Amino acid sequence: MTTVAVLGAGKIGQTVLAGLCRAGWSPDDLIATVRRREHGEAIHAELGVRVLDTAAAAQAADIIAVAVKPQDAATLLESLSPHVKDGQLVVSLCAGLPTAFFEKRLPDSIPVVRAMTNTPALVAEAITVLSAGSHAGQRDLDVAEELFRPLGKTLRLAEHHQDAVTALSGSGPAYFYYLVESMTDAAILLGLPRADAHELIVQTIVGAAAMRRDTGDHPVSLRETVTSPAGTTINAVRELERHRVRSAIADAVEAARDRGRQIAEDADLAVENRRRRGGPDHEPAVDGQRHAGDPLGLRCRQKRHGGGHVLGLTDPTGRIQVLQPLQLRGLLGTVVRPHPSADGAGRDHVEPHPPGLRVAGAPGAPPILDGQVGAGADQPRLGGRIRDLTHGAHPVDRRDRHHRPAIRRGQQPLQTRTDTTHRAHQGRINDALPLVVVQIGERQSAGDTDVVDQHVQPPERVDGRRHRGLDRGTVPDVTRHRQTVQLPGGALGGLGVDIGDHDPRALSGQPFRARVTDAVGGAGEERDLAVKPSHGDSLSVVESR
Ligand SMILES: NC(=O)C1=CN([C@@H]2O[C@H](COP(=O)(O)OP(=O)(O)OC[C@H]3O[C@@H](n4cnc5c(N)ncnc54)[C@H](OP(=O)(O)O)[C@@H]3O)[C@@H](O)[C@H]2O)C=CC1
Ligand SMILES: O=C(O)[C@@H]1CCC=N1
Repeated sequence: MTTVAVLGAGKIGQTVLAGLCRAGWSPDDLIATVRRREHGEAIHAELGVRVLDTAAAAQAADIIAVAVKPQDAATLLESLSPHVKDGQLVVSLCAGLPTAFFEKRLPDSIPVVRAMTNTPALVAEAITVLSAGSHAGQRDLDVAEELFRPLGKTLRLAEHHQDAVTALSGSGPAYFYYLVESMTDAAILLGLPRADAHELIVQTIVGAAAMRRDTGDHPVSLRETVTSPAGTTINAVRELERHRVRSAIADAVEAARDRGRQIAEDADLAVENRRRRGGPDHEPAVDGQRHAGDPLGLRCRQKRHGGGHVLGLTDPTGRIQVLQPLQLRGLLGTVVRPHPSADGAGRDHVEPHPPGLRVAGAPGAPPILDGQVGAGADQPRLGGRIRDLTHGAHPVDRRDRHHRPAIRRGQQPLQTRTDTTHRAHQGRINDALPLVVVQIGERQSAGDTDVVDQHVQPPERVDGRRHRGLDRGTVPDVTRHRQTVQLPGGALGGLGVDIGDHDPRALSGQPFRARVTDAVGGAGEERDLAVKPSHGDSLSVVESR
């Protein structure tokens, strides 16, 4: 019999173990590892599986499933690697981390399969998507499939789909629970007893899912069957459209997908930071606030456009390293990007274009940083000297639009347009003017169909009161941007990177985009999702001298 060790038996690891036990696996063939002793005792008491340390678990197992948080994976692999031997299979359940991350840290030729499962594994209703790493073959996928099949369905997909899969089915159960919660609240509002409401909702969701699965009918057709002319359902649907629920779902799933990508970048960066520090193998806790007396505090702000521009010396993950005692309160950044035309011809194609970056001081003053980078490079680098950072506020916002000549893609002309957004922020510096090298990366993101003309939202004037208000408001993306940075001499500094949405409508809960949802094209597997690829920018200060 195959022996499986789940390294990091937390929520999903324990769910997998419990699901296997329920499916008839003997607890003798299952091993768990955890960090905390009492957690291990609880798992043993509940499931009867062995709880061992990493080395013993690795030695005893045929399949080693890694289910720690992505940020703990490098540390775990360090202690795991010496004990992995030929003939074993490593299965990663970690969101975001590519198989290459594991391969790099394991002995050569150890096969790695990336698996994204979900919590319904507990009741044999999971969907697990499997992707082979570069040393894994069909046989390894077969072995992994055997492990997950008792937990529900399995599917094999190329690894580049895994972040999307994670956003859809890995995180997916949470979306449906959110819907159940919301419908329960609605039922309470209508005066139904909670227990009855719960039964109605759960059975409706199960019934609807079974209809979709068993009839194979398109969701639009299934919905139309429920939607009587001048009836009740159409009134509800109209409200859902009015509140742009379809668009909110697209944004939510996209945000989850993006987070998966960031996790991989963050994991690599964390390892690199540890290596450079030569310090302990875990990140020290940071309170997220600027430490008293810390010479470094950095607040950059990012405006999220629909596939538009990111401003400020930060990237969407907040990965920032400034090796000078530098204090900024944001900068004026101008990022120039080509966008494919709205005619659909450039759907998945963006011509390489030399991006430019300009970090300006006060209006009319010489630029702080100015440069162009060469075309075609993956991670073009741009260097420039910060020449001037004037004190005080420079509230200037404007947007320019330039139509660029058509670019040929095969025989097909591609009209590209470049949006240039200017956003003024306060700049303040309390030490020598550093040379900052900025790295510009690109990432694909999705914007609403036909919203090219809205990519650049009318910018808001930078005004301290509003920003303080936004900081307190329910703006997403704020809390995850808390990091440590390395200061010269190996010291660690607290860095509070506060990324918020500058759009004043966020405060009043108004939707970000002005366009109504396209109700005609219902999303479904036979149709294209009502989004199109466009460019996002990724901007990070990576070095300074
Ligand atoms: N939750 C979900 O629905 C899904 C999660 N995933 C992925 O699974 C992974 C775990 O997520 P989740 O279960 O939610 O997180 P949890 O925090 O619940 O589980 C992680 C577990 O790893 C343990 N751990 C950390 N480091 C070590 C180590 N060095 N040795 C042994 N055990 C260790 C922790 O132990 P302790 O508690 O003792 O600190 C904890 O129990 C993530 O990578 C996530 O992306 C994938 C699909 C779905
Ligand atoms: O939220 C997460 O990161 C994990 C991955 C998929 C589901 N839960």
